Amino acid sequence: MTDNRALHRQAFASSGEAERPPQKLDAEAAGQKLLREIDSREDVLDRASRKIDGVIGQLRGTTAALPNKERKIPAASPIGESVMAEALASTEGGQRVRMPEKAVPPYNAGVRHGPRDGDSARQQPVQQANAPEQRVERPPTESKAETEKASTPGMVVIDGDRGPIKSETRPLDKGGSGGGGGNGGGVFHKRLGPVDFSASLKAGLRAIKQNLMIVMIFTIATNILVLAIPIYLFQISDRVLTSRSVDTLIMLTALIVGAVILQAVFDGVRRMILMRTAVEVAAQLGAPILSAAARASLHSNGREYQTLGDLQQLRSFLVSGTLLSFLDAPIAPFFLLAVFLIHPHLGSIVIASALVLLVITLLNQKATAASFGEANNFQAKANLHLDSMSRNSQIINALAMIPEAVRIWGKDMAGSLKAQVLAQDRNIAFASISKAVRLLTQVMMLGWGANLALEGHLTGGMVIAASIIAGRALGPIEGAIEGWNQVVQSRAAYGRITSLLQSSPLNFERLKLPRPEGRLDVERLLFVPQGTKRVVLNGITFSLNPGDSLAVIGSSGAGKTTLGKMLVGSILPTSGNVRLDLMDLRNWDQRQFGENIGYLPQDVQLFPGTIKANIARMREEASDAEIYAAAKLADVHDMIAMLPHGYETFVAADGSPLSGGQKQRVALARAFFGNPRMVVLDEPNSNLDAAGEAALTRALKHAREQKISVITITQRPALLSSVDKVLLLVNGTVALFGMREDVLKALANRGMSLEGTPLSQNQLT
Ligand SMILES: Nc1ncnc2c1ncn2[C@@H]1O[C@H](COP(=O)(O)OP(=O)(O)OP(=O)(O)O)[C@@H](O)[C@H]1O
Repeated sequence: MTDNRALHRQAFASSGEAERPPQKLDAEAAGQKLLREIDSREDVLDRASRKIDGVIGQLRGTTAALPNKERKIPAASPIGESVMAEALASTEGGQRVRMPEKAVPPYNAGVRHGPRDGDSARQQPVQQANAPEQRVERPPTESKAETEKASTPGMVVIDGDRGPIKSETRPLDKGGSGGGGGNGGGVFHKRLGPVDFSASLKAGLRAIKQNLMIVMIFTIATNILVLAIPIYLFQISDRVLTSRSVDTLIMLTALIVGAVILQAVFDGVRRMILMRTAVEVAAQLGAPILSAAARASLHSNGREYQTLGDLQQLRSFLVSGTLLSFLDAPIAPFFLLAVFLIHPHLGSIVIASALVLLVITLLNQKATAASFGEANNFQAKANLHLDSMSRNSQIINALAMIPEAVRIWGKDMAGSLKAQVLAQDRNIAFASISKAVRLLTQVMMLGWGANLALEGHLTGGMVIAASIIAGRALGPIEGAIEGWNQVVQSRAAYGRITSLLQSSPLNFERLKLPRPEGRLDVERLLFVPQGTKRVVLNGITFSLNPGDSLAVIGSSGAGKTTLGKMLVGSILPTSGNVRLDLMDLRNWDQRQFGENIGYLPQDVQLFPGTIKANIARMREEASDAEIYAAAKLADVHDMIAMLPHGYETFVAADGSPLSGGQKQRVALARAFFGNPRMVVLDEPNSNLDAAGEAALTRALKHAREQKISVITITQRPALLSSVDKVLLLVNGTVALFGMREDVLKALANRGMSLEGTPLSQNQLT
C-alpha cells in the first residue's frame, strides 16, 4: 500500500508540474498532504500494534519468571522464520537432479560408493546405532539468537511446529542436491525417531494456560473500567445535577472518556492475545495431529484425518465471544457484591436471577447435548463421503454417478442439519428465556430500586448504577448459554484430539536396531479381518534368507495382497509373527523399518510433486545420487529420461501426465529408493507392456545382485524366471513353497496352473 502511494507521489512529481495550472498544483499538494497524513496515521497504528506485541512479550516474560516446575518452554520459532524456511525450500525445489558427470556408473554405483547416510549407519557399531535420538518432545536448547528474538519487545513468538516436522531452516548448499523437494513435493518427515504426542499436547495446553493468564489480567482491568459508565451516571444524577457544577461535569466526563478508551484498548489487547493463542495452538498441534491421524488411519477408514477439523474448532472457540463470557464469569461475583453494597435487596434480586440462569444453563446442556452429538456424527460421515468423492472424481464423472454420490452425501448432511435444527431450536429457546430473565431482572431492579429511593434508602443515580452493574454480573451466564453449542463441540473436539494424540502408537519409543540384512521369517500367520469371521490367511509359515527372491502366486482372492501388506506391516496379523532380521515388525522403530523396506502396492498412487520427489519418498534430504541409484536399480532411468522434463516432470494427484505403466515404474523406483533390504512388489507388471516387463525383470536381477530380498506377488509366469523360490497360496494357506524348479515341477505333476487351479485338458496337452 505504502509502495503504491510512493508510486503515486512519484507520478505526481514527474508528470510535468511546471506546465500545470496553479489550481491543479493546489489539488496535488492537498492530495500529497492527505497521503502524508494517512502515512503518519498508519505509522502510529503500526507503532501501537508493535507496542501491544511488546506488552504481550513482556507479560509472557513475567509469567515465564513465575516459579513453575512445568515451565520449560521449547525453543521458539518465530512465524517469520518458518515462512522464510518455506520460501527457501520452494526455491530449492526448482533445482534439477544432478546426473553423474562422466560415464554412467554401474547400477549400484550410487549405492556402494556414494557418501550415503545409510552406509555410514551400517558401519557404525551397534552401540552407536542405538544411541538415543533427539526426541520431538524434548524442548531443544534455545540458541542465544532465539532467546534474544523471543525476548525482543514487538516480536510475536509462536512456540509451534514441534511435531515430527522439525522447525529448522534447510541448508541451501546441500551438495548440489535437488533434495527431491520439487515444487509440489510436500514435506512428510524431517525428523527421525519416536515422537511424544503427549508432550506436544502439554505444550499446546501450556501455551493456552499461559496466554489465558495474561488475558485474565486484561479481563480484570477491562471489567473494572466497565464500571466507569455506571459510576458516571451515578455521579451525574447525584452530584452534578444537585450541585449544578459544570466544572465537576467536565472533569468527570474527561475521566470517563479516558476510562472508556482504556477499556476499549484493553479489550482489543485481550482479543489479540486470544487470536495469537489460537494460532499458537494450531502451530503446536497441527503437525502432531496430522502425523497421529496418518498412523491411526492405517487401521480405519481415515476418519482420524478429521481431527484436523477438530483443531480448527478449538481455534474458533479460542477467539469466540463465548470464551470471553467464560473469562468474565469469575469477575461476576464482584459485581454482585457491588450491587449488594448498593442495597442488599437489589443484590438478592440479582442472586435469584443468577440462580435461575444457572438452572437454565444446565437444562440447556441436557436438552441439546444429544442432538449436537448426533449432528456431529452425521457431519463426520458426510465429510468422509466427500473425501471419497474427491478421490474418485474420475470414476464418478465417467460413470455419471454424480447424482448418486450427491444423494449419499445429502442423506448424511440432512441428518446432520435435522439434528442441528433440533438442538439449535432448543438452544435458541433457552437463550431467549435467559435474555428475558436478565431484562426482567433489570426491570425489577429499577422498579424495586425506585421504591427504595422513594423510601429514601437510595438515590436515583444509585438505582441506575445498580441496574447496569447487575447487567454485567449476569452477562457472562447469558453469553455461556448462547454459546453452549460451541462449548459442547469444542469439548468433544478436544477429547478427540487428546485421545488421538495419547493413544498413537508413534508415542512408544523403539530401540534403534542395526540396519537389517533382509532375513524374513513368517510364522503361523492367521488373519481374520475385524468384524468378520472370514479366515483370509491361515497358518502361513515360510522363511527367506537375505537376498532371496520369492514369487507369491495363487488365484484371485487367495490372500496374496493381504500377505504382502502383512509383510510390510500395513496390516497386523490376528496371530502369528512377521520378523525382519528376527525382530517382530511390531517391535521395529516404524521410521527405521520404513526406510529399510520398499513396497509397491497393487493400486499405485503417486503424490502430487515431481518424479524425483516421488522416487525420493518426498524426502527433502535425499541426494540426487540416491534418486538416480533408485531409478537405475528399478531400470526406469531411460523411461524418465524420455519425458520432456525428465526427473522434474510434475505428477498431478491423478498421476497425469504419466500413463498407468509409467506410474507403476516410477513407484517401482520409489520402492527401491534408499537401498532397502526387503522389497514387496504387488503385481508389479499388471500395467506393463513387453518393454516394461523386460525392464522389471532386469530390475529384479539388479536387486538380486544387491542382495535385496524381493517378494513379488504375481499371477503372470513372466517374472518367475527371475526368482529363487515360489510360494503357492490357495485359499489363504501355503499349498507349495520351495525352490522355483521344485515348485513348478510339483505344479506340473499335479496338473495345476500357476494360480493353483487344475489345468484344463487343452493346457495339459
Ligand atoms: N479387511 C478385510 N475384510 C474382509 N475381507 C477381506 C479383508 N481383506 C481381505 N479380505 C478378503 O480376503 C480375500 C483375499 O484378498 P486379497 O486381496 O489378499 O486377494 P488376492 O490373492 O491378492 O487377490 P487378487 O489377485 O485378486 O488381488 C478376499 O476374498 C478378500 O475379500
